[in-house]
Amino acid sequence: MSEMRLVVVGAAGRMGRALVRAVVEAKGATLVAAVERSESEALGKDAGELAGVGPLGVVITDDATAAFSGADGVLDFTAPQATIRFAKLAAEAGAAHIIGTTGWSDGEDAPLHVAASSIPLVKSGNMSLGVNLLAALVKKAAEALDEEFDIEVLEMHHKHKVDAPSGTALLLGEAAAEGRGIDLGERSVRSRDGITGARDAGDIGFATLRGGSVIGEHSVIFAGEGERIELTHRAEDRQLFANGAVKAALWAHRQPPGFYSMADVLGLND
Ligand SMILES: NC(=O)C1=CN([C@@H]2O[C@H](COP(=O)(O)OP(=O)(O)OC[C@H]3O[C@@H](n4cnc5c(N)ncnc54)[C@H](OP(=O)(O)O)[C@@H]3O)[C@@H](O)[C@H]2O)C=CC1
Ligand SMILES: O=C(O)C1=N[C@H](C(=O)O)C[C@H](O)C1
Repeated sequence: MSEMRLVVVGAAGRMGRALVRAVVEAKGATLVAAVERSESEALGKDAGELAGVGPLGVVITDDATAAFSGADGVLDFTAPQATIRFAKLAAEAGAAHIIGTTGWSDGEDAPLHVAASSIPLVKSGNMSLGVNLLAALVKKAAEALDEEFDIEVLEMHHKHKVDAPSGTALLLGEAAAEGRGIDLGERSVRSRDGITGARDAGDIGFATLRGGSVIGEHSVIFAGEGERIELTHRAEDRQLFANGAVKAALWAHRQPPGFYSMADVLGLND
């Protein structure tokens, strides 16, 4: 089978550069285009040089339509409104769309479901094996423990991150809510300040820390009377998210159109 032809959008970003490196290192994939927005200082630069892997002959462009034409897949870790536009273009080009973008508001991702009726689309707040396995463990723990155990999700990321709670924190919160058989939207407490009153049993709380260069750390805490269980994941290198995204692309290349998660890619839903 010929190599999967991949495009990286947001190619000059932290994850964009990691994605370029991951494609270069992957067996079965090749980088055919790299996209940034029209105002970007990276336009015209070689994507490989920017990513620190030497020249690849792939010049960063702002013409996503031309970049997607003839491509098999698009790797997208950008921002919600950009991702919605890229999903439409990927569907028009018949390319699989792999989405790591976070910071979605409720219902904002509806256009992605439209795109997924004609292409394979994989979306996850975290593309690492470890976090997706952690989510399965959190679901199991929440199934086993009743409301006597308060569930809190704690996360820390680098100072440049613009959205909170992180996509991963929400993914873990969803896993806990599913395990407990409740609707996260109805029971989540996203922040606390001032005289909040005592904690309601059954709520799922979120706490956000930002600072320095932390790649991504998440803990789900089950706090009971006299005992506490803490399930934690620490990412030490953002390359692991990029490698996960390339793995998802190669998997999606073999799938029919549909909306998939990283748990589908990793076989954790089987
Ligand atoms: N699911 C996962 O496993 C992971 C998800 N993420 C998520 O990925 C996203 C990106 O993170 P990160 O790389 O740190 O952020 P960066 O800000 O470093 O990168 C985002 C890139 O996307 C570009 N971009 C934004 N809008 C457009 C557009 N319309 N067209 C082309 N390019 C565009 C930005 O350009 P500009 O700077 O000009 O705005 C920037 O280069 C975030 O949502 C983050 O939470 C991150 C790590 C892992
Ligand atoms: O912005 C980041 O850096 C990360 N974002 C993702 C998230 O919002 O959970 C995944 C990872 O933790 C890094």
